[in-house]
Amino acid sequence: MAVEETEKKKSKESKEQQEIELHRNDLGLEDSPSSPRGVLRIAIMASDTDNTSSNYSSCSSCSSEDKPFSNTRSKNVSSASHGLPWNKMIESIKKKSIRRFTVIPLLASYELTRKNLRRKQPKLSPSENGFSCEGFFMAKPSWRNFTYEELAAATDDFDPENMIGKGGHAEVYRGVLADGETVAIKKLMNHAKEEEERVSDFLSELGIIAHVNHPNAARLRGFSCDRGLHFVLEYSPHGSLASMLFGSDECLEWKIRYKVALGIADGLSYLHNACPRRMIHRDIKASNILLSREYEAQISDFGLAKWLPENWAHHVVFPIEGTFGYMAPEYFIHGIVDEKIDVFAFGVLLLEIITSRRAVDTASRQSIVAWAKPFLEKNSVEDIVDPRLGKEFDQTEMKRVMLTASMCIHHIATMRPDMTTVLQLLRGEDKPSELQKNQGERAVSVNACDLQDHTSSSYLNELIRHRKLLME
Ligand SMILES: Nc1ncnc2c1ncn2[C@@H]1O[C@H](COP(=O)(O)OP(=O)(O)OP(=O)(O)O)[C@@H](O)[C@H]1O
Repeated sequence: MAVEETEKKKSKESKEQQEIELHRNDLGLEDSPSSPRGVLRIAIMASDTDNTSSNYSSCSSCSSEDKPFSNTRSKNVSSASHGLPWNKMIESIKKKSIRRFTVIPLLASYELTRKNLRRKQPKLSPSENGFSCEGFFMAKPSWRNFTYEELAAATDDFDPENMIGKGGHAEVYRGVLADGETVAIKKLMNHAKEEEERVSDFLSELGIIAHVNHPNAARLRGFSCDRGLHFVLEYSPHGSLASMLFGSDECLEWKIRYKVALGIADGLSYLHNACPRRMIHRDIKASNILLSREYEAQISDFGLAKWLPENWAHHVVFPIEGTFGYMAPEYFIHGIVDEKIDVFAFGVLLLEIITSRRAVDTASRQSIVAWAKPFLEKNSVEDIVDPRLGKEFDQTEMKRVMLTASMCIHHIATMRPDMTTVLQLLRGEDKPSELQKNQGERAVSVNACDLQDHTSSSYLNELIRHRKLLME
């Protein structure tokens, strides 16, 4: 009996292992150059070649030898946690991170075998300026590995005076590097998560942010694993959109608000459609939108971002992480993740931009969506607009933003426009036939939340209504 049980357990474990292996491959989590971790490895190689002075353990993660996680020549690297070898660290976190990634392959025809997946992986051959990736060229990363001493020198030993932000997972410091560049140094906090999990999250976020290359997404300058985990990011002098909308007595002028809205839409459209891999941000909110010197919006904090395989309509995740008030119903009820959850969050963000009200009102606990819906239905600008703006806004732009918001916050995912359409709506370039075509191009998400039948004609009717309201 006991032997039988052990055999059963073994076979279950081996099945589970096979499943994990399959999902790992499907998701590109194999140690391929296009996976988040793969990117990290490439970047290490690349940054190593032009950054020999930083004495990073040469291609430590690619080597079969166990090499130290942090800078080996650093005097201060001594604790066990800092000395953990890359290989062991990465191997040990793989299984864990994959287990957390609950995936439901929805398409019966989705049969990506390991073999054809491998064929799809770009073959990388390092060259002087970058990597040729079968048909496209990846520029050599401009970012590098920093020592703790460099970060400490930049921030006056992480002086609290230099702290410019604090989120749930990190403290962010302003720092000036030796070459004079001002950067933001995001120091991940030690609390809450176990080390393996923190390292896993760090590597995923690093891999993702390293892929992203768009004027409306935060730019990585480098990272450091020396005495803690750090991201070094381009500094955004105006801080976050949240601080501009809710934390300042000054009223943010409409021109900037509109520019920011367009920038976020452009950045999201890039993440969903033009990024090397289809990416869902999962935590679009005002405090994750940073503002450059010219008030260019920069989408930041890729801590929850997920790759999504091209042929999958969506996947299901657990646990459900994100920010209350911005979460689409199908996500917080069922954990369903696809582009449309970012579209919903963007709709909430548009409402915040229009009103300067928070996604959830702290006193009344009312969501901005519930509050705004009746006004959006009436197309009533004066009821909804931030009263501090007075009449200082462009009526047409305001109506476009309102109507786009109302479409983005639709409770049925398939009725929300995609980000390409959103951009067209915001710019006033919408032509129903064009929009309908765009909508049909992407796989339609399955909506497990609502059993109503939503055809493309009801979507078209929404667009027609939209146009009519704009003409009013
Ligand atoms: N590059 C930057 N330039 C200027 N300020 C920044 C920068 N990055 C972050 N900040 C500030 O630090 C705050 C916290 O950063 P961030 O959201 O990345 O931390 P987090 O712990 O990941 O947050 P969350 O609680 O959403 O997980 C931001 O809201 C912003 O005010």
